[in-house]
Amino acid sequence: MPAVETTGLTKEYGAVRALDGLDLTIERGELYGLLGPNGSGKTTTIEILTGQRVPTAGAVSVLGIDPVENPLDVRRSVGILPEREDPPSFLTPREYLQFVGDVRDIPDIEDRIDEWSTKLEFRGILDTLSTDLSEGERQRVMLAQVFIHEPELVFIDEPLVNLDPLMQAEVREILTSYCEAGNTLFLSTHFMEVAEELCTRVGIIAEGKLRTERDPQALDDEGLLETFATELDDESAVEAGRP
Ligand SMILES: Nc1ncnc2c1ncn2[C@@H]1O[C@H](COP(=O)(O)OP(=O)(O)OP(=O)(O)O)[C@@H](O)[C@H]1O
Repeated sequence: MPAVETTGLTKEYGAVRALDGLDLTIERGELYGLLGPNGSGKTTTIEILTGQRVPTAGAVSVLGIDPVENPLDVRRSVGILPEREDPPSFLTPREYLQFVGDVRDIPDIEDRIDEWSTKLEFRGILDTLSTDLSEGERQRVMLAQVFIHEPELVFIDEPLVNLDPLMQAEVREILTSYCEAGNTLFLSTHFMEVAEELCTRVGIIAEGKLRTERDPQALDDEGLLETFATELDDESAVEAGRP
């Protein structure tokens, strides 16, 4: 059974067709990157896969669960880091992660807070109010909440945004070894080099349709940016792909 499977997935917001018959299959152990220009349907896809939005048409399966029928079961089984999400400003990282531990029923949450704050290097600010943290520190806390219950499937929108180069390297390593252990990662990103260097497979989405899929390691000299531009048949796509 694949980790994620969608067939003819369609989502309309009034007159806007955000997804237009998306067919996607992601096998377990893949580090899959969904790449596309602004408004192409990446966030809508993640929201449907994680039971936060109901599609207009089509079928969805996540770890064998239908997120439309059983959104809570899906949300309990996966880790999610949506775009632009911060820990609550009025809690410290420790309090926030304890809260996540409660919601996720994690018995050894204190040990895991220790483990993840060490891995992501934020032990020193565990007891600082989140409102006083930098963007990058907040991103590290949010990454910790994704993995702290050891889910077998994770969805992350822009995993490396706001992180300094050393922390980016650290997070790349965490994401890669997470998938090498047999887990599955679904990333959404605008950044070509993230997709190219990190992902085992990249899907290019435009206007709610999957245009092509590539193994970034098997690309010829053309590279992903050119593939992206060719698929979108639009020079502006080259600009859109630059960080
Ligand atoms: N709640 C909503 N109501 C109406 N239209 C929406 C809503 N959410 C998204 N859309 C529209 O659906 C389309 C796809 O949006 P979506 O956010 O899924 O794209 P995206 O690829 O994640 O974009 P970005 O890269 O800019 O984050 C866009 O045209 C957007 O304006």
